[in-house]
Amino acid sequence: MMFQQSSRSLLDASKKSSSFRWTSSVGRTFSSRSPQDWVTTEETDDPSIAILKMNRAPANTLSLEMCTEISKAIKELESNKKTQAVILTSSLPTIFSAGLDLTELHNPDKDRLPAFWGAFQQLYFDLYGSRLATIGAINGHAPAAGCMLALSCDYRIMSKGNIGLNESKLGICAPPWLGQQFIDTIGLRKAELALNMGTLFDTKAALDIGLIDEIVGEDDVMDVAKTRASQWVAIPAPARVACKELTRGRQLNELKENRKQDVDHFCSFVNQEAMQRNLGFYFEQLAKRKK
Ligand SMILES: CCCCC/C=C\CCC/C=C/CC(=O)SCCNC(=O)CCNC(=O)[C@H](O)C(C)(C)COP(=O)(O)OP(=O)(O)OC[C@H]1O[C@@H](n2cnc3c(N)ncnc32)[C@H](O)[C@@H]1OP(=O)(O)O
Repeated sequence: MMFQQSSRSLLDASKKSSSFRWTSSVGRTFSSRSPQDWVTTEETDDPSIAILKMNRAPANTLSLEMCTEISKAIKELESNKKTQAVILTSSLPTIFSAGLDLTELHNPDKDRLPAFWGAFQQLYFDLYGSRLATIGAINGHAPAAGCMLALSCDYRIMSKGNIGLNESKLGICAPPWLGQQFIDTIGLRKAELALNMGTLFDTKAALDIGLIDEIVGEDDVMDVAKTRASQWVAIPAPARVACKELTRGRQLNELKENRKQDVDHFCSFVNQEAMQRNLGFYFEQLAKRKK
């Protein structure tokens, strides 16, 4: 790992509190399969390129366990010296990732909440700072923390869906480090407008503002992703890693140094009554939308 971070205590806490099936505060029951199945890795015909697939139906939301599983998969891939690139994608038909699992935020378990945020921070460290070349094969919606997964990749191709940081629509603001990732990618003014309005961009608009690098046809996603991965792998690894350190090292270190404050800030923010009201309202809208 290039930007290895220590998070033992938080991740240990996450294991203790892991629950794989639960009913949310609005009465919906979540994922039936065990977290071990939520993330799978596959080889490709090129031994230097692997695929990491998110399989947590219905929306690949990032719960504590989901964050931990993705982090674990990245670390396992990195531990194989032959592996130089990973393609991050979703096995769901229309959703890349719907972002943070809102059941973690709404009426949260007070002990679990800090561990959850610690696991999300760790996922950012592991993906954004990976020694691997990371290709985001975004094959569906990627709002909020789903967009963070995409932004953490080195190269982003997208076939369909919407992408962006829509947190303001939930009555919240993206955490500073995620906001910074967005600003660093598309520039301050565009980010300012999009963050305030909670804009979700379709593929064309996302390409226009530089949020993604390429639009690809639905049937071509994996082929294009492999081609791009090969191009990244062709660059000598020390150069790739040094470039990543140059462009991402400062942001990663900043959060590393402020990790505890960031967890405390998040927890006190989420526990506010007004915040809980907004989340409850948003959640109800989400459920009603379908009906
Ligand atoms: C001042 C400084 C402040 C610092 C603050 C610090 C911290 C606060 C930071 C908080 C950060 C938040 C980041 C986030 O990621 S918040 C999550 C944001 N995500 C969303 O808003 C996405 C919501 N989902 C959707 O819009 C849609 O689901 C969709 C992705 C467009 C897909 O639509 P569709 O294909 O129609 O699928 P459904 O809507 O039917 O969804 C299927 C299923 O999944 C449930 N679901 C979807 N998203 C979430 C989610 N994020 N969490 C939990 N559950 C989700 C949805 O309700 C459906 O469930 P049912 O089948 O049971 O109805």
